[in-house]
Formats: sequence, structure tokens, C-alpha cells
Amino acid sequence: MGAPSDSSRNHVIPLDFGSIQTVPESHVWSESDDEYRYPSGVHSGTTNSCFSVPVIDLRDPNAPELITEASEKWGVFQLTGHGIPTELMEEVESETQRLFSLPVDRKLKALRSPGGATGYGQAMISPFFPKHMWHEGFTIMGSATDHAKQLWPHDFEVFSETMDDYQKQMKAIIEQLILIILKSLDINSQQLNWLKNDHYSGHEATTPGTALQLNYYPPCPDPNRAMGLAQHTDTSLVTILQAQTSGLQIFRDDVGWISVQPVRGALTVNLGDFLHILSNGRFVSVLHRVVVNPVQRFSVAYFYGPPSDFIVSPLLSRSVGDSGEIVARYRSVTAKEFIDMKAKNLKRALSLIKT
Ligand SMILES: O=C(O)CCC(=O)C(=O)O
Ligand SMILES: [Fe+2]
Repeated sequence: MGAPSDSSRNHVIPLDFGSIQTVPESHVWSESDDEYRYPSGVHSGTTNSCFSVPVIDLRDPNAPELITEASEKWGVFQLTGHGIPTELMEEVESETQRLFSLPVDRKLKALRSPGGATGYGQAMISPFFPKHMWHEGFTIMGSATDHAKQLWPHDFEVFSETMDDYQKQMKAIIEQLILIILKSLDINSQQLNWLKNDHYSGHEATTPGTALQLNYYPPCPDPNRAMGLAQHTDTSLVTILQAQTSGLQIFRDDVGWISVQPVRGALTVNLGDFLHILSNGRFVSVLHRVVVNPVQRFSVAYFYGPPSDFIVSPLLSRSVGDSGEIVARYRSVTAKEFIDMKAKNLKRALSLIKT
């Protein structure tokens, strides 16, 4: 993958999708872009429809085993029985739609600054790819109130309360999932003492890194030539995604691209790079992308990672080889160091910390 050019690095503003009838050259992903479209060594974009991502009911007594199995084999599963009220999920979706339906000049009031992390803009991974994506994004870290005031100065409460409530609920469910996953690794949750710490001081050392990412994929006149969100893994421990429309695809080395078909009321749980490192490679950090449709699509992703100065390294109780030796596949890095590596190197970041 070539180095991103400075001009694309600074390019934050999405295309005004509402005003165009055809896919402009800047957004056409052709065969010459295949090295960016497919994982190395795979030259087919076809999806395999014989496989589907596991669906797990959190109320199932076997849920912990099923989650562990899915984490090892897939790095992704769909979760039902999670207890998030349907009304809240619907409200988050409709507030997301309301945001992206705003006129361009209003969305630009909350534009992400070049090098910034939050607000309205193109996908953060855009600079690593030669073509632009068929996508608008909005990133929220912490409370949504400031951004809501930029967008709706006199009417910000519904958006901010909905997003804040959703983030609280996502955090609780992710912490529950992480505890289940750590148990399967025989990891004492004391090793991650910031987890389930109800007395956050607000200090970075004890506060998990979280973000809420709202995504909009406008209706596309020529979906086969455009890319919604290019392939990537998430820089998180766990990501929870909600979307009512198909488009998300995940990659399995032994199968290829597999579409994630929306299951009513389910949340999609993706494992990210940090859990892959902590588990010494046992859990898959799932490669995924979004293809576009003739119809519009919205998604909401909640990312959960360790505090920025937490030292991420393989937790080794299960990394003992047959002859008893311990082989750590990754060296230690702080969460912040890894996030910076990912921002500079994207898919090469994991290989940079391989032992
Ligand atoms: O839109 C989706 O389904 C996936 C979004 C995603 O992968 C992300 O925001 O990192
Ligand atoms: Fe993602």
C-alpha cells in the first residue's frame, strides 16, 4: 500500500452526494485498485453465500462457550437477547438519519478539523486508499452535546440525550462481553482493573477509550463501481454495530468475503486489534468492509478500547506451547502507541509489533 498523499490526508469533506447523478472518477474503484479492494493474495471480489456469521443469544446458558468459539473462528457474531430496548435502537437510527439529512452547510458547522478525531467528515481511513469512499461519517467521543449544539443550536437535546444514553448502554454490554471473553482465556479480570471500575476518576489511566461512529452510505447510482468503507480492522477491543440494511462484509481467510445479513433486533459484535493482541492472536481481529447499495444505509458503531496508557501485551496464561514454553507473538505497546501506529500505517500496524 502506497503512502497517502498530503492532499488526501487533509481531505476531510465528503462529496455532496445529494447533488450528483453519476459516480465521479474520484469515487470509482476499478480493477487497478484491486490491491486496495482485496486482502493480499485474494483476487476475487465475489462473496461466499454459503456461510453466515453466528447468531448468539446472550440469554442462552451456552452463550459464553459460543462467544469464545465465534471469537476464535470468526472475530464477529450477531448478538440477540442483549436487552437494549428496541425503541432506543430505533431512536439512534432515526437521529442518525436526521443528522445526515441536514443541508451540507449545517453539517460543515461540525466538520472534523484536519488531524482531529471527532465531528463530520470522510472515513478516517480514507488517506490510505487511492479512491474516495461512498460514505459520510460523524464521530462522537464522550458526550454528544457540543456537537449537537453545533448542528441544532436551539434543539440539540433529543440528539445528545439519545446518543449519550446509547453509549452508556453499549458500554455496559461490552464490559459484560469482555468479562466473558477474558474468562475463556483464563485471565483474571484484575489484570484489566479499569474494567468494571465504577469510580472512574475521569483520568485517562482509568477511563476506557470509547467512540461512537455514525455512518451514512448514500444511495449509489452504480454500486458495483463504488466502495462504502474500504477493508480495515477496528482499533478496539470490541466494537458493537447496529445496522438495518445489508452492506457489511467480513473476510475469513479460508472462505473469502461473507455478507453479514441483518437479523432483526440483533447487534453485530466485531472483535478488534487490541483483543487480538491480548489473546496472543487467538481471537480474530476481523477484516471487514462495506459495499454500497442502490438504497441508502446507516450504521452506528460503538468502539471500546483500553485507557490510553494501558500496556497492551499478550496475556499469556493460554499462550504456552506444547513443550511448555511461552511464546508471545506481540511485543508490549501502550494503547496510545498502537493507535498512533495504526493512524500512520493502518494494516501494517500489527506486523510492526510482531515479535
Ligand atoms: O457500516 C458498517 O456496517 C461498518 C462500519 C465500520 O466498520 C466502522 O465504522 O468501523
Ligand atoms: Fe470497522
